[in-house]
Amino acid sequence: MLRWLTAGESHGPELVAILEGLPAGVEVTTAAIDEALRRRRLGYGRGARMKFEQDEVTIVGGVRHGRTIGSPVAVRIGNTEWPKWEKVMAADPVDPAELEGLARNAPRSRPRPGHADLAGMQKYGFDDARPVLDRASARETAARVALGEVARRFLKQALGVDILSHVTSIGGVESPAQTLPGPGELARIDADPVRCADPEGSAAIVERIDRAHKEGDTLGGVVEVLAYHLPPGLGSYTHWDRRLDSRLAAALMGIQAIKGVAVGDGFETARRPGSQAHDEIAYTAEDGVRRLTNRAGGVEGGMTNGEILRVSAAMKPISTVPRALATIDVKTGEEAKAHHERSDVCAVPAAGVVAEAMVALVLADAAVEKFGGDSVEEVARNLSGYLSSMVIK
Ligand SMILES: Cc1cc2nc3c(=O)[nH]c(=O)nc-3n(C[C@H](O)[C@H](O)[C@H](O)COP(=O)(O)O)c2cc1C
Ligand SMILES: C=C(O[C@@H]1CC(C(=O)O)=C[C@@H](OP(=O)(O)O)[C@H]1O)C(=O)O
Repeated sequence: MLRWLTAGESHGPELVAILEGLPAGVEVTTAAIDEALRRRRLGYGRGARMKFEQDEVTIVGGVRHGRTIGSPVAVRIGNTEWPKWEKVMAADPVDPAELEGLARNAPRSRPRPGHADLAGMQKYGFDDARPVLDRASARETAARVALGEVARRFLKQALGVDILSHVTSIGGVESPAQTLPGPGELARIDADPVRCADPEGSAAIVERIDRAHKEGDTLGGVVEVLAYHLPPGLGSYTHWDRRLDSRLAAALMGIQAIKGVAVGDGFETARRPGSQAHDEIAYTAEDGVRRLTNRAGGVEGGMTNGEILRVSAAMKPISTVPRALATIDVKTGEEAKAHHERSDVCAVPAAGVVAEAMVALVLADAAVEKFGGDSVEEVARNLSGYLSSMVIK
């Protein structure tokens, strides 16, 4: 079993992340995690903070000379903005005189509709949204992407799995992509300003983001994650919480602002008759057992079926809307406009990179569960034994 945890606030000194249960021998370096975090900062429509803040990665446990050693992998990601927030977010008490007149410390009393502000203040008994929004913020996804990169490397080295994501729509403008991108196309997708698989559609999406920006509005959209070269049999039908689709949905829903998850054709499948909803099975001596289509997205009965895994996640529009939405001031109960200083107009391309990380973590967990093993070599050996002893293949 793999376990992962993150801690840290958006304007705190750093984020910390721990991944426990990973076999030894996974090749991973600080530079590799840096590169994963660079990808998370990509995408047209992100706000000012992405430009001036850096991610400072330190691996503090579980890796020696570029390889995991079987102990928990621990990563710290420094927030370079910390000096500006040191007093506001200090762990230890601060002399009230030092906080007096500090604009950054002004209580956030006008909760933003759609963000965690109001329900978080009610739940934890705060009269200021600061402690809520600072942890609810998607800054935390940097920690998950760091761990996801370690999981992705394990999957590639032990099982030969490739994972990528692409944006399929933003603000209702669809990417025209008709065919799935191939496993080697990640760099090409990353080079697109909105991370679309078909660059033909990007200009219209960029235009849509520009219009939202001009109108003081924000946008959401949909991303699709694909995982190639998975063996059949990860996950299980035997219990609800062993089902791979259930685990993937929970992990993707756990990303800030994700409001829908589809496996394969998802909701579209519900509109079709059974004759056009499923993937007929065929056999050839060359390819062995195959599905003629992949509407199910590579999962049947809560298990991978050997086809490409295909899951999508729908992100709602950013809730810090510049054209501020109506709210109340919790100090007075009076009508007010919600807080807005800066925010992303659209973070869908970045959400795709986060979604890849979550899929990688879930698949790595399922692979460790299925194949066991304390080193990458042992997992690979167990996989190879499983594949060669399969009766139907
Ligand atoms: C990559 C990424 C970037 C985000 N950037 C912002 C942002 O700049 N402003 C904002 O209000 N929400 C942003 N969000 C969404 C909020 O974090 C999210 O809406 C909030 O935590 C409330 O959670 P919920 O939407 O899941 O209910 C972002 C989400 C992601 C995944
Ligand atoms: C910092 C990141 O994303 C942040 C996520 C976020 C939110 O409310 O989720 C709000 C913004 O932060 P701020 O309000 O400080 O400008 C984003 O910049 C990041 O992704 O690294």
